[in-house]
Amino acid sequence: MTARIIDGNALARQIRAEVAGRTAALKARGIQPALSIILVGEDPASQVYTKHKVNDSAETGLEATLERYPADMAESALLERIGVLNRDPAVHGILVQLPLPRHMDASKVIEAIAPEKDVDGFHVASAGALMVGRPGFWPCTPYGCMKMLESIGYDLKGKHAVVIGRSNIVGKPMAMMLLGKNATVTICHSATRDLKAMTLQADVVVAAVGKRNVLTADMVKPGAVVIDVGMNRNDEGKFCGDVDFDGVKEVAGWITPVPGGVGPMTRAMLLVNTLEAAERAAANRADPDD
Ligand SMILES: Nc1nc(=O)c2c([nH]1)NC[C@@H]1CN(c3ccc(C(=O)N[C@@H](CCC(=O)O)C(=O)O)cc3)C=[N+]21
Repeated sequence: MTARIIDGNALARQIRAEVAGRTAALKARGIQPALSIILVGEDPASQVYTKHKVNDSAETGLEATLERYPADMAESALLERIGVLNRDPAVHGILVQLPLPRHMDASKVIEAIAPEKDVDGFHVASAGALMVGRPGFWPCTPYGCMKMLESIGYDLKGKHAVVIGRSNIVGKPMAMMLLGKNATVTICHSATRDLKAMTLQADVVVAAVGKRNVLTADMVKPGAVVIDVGMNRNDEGKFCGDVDFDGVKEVAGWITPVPGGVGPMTRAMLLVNTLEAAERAAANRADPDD
C-alpha cells in the first residue's frame, strides 16, 4: 500500500479562494486589507520568497507592498519604519522577511511590530497567546500543517504526535497546536537519544529539522500521517524535504510532498492571517450601531 498524498498546492488554492471571498466582502465595506513586507538586503532566496508573497496577495485582492532596504540599513531606522507602519491604520499586517543582516537583532526587530499586526506570528506576544489559547496570530507554517490535517478529516484526540525539531517558528508552536487538539505530543531534537523509538510510536510525525532523510521508512509506523516541513536541496540541487519521501510513502498512510506540500500552505496562511488582521481592525473600529 502506498500513502495518500496531501496536496498542499490544491489545498492552498482552495484557501486562497476563501480569502478572496472574504476580502471582497471587506472591500465592499470600504476596507482594503493591506500587508507591508519589509526586505532588508539582497539575499536571493528572500527576494524570490517576498515576490511570491506579493503575487499571492494580488491574486486574492489583498494589497501587498514590498519595501526594500539596503543591507547596511541601521537597525534604528528599521525600528523607526516599523513604528510608522504600526501607527498607520491602512496597514493591517507587517512582515519582516528573515534572515535579517547580521548586525541586526531579529528578536528586537520582530518585537517592535504591533502584536495586532504580527501576521507572521513571530512576536513573543503571539507565542504567548498560542501557548495559553488566547486569540492572536499563529505562525503560518505550523498553522498550515494543522489545516492539512484538518483537510483529511484527521481527529487528533488521543493520538500520539511526534514533532522533530524545536524551533520557535515551527517545532514549538506546532507542538502547542497539536496539544490544543488533544494529541499526546512528544518533541524530539538533536539531543534525543533514540529518535526511531519515538517516531515508531507516532500516529502523526512532523519533520521540521532542515536536514535531508531525518525520517526514513524504518522509522515510521504503518499508516501514520507524515508531514514534511523541511526545505533542503539534494545532491542534484533539487528541492527536497526532511523525509525520505520515496521510502516513507510505502509505509505511511498519508504524506505531504516537497515541493507542493507545506510551502504553499505557509504562504496561504499568511494571507489568512492578514485578512484576519484586517477583519479584527474593522470590528474594533466599527460603530456599535453599525
Ligand atoms: N518573516 C518571514 N516569514 C516567513 O514565512 C519566511 C521568512 N521570513 N523567511 C524565509 C522563510 C521561507 N518561507 C517559505 C515559504 C513558502 C515556500 C514555498 O512555497 N515553497 C514551494 C516551492 C517554491 C519554490 O519552488 O521556490 C513549495 O514548497 O512547494 C518556501 C519558503 C517563508 N519564510
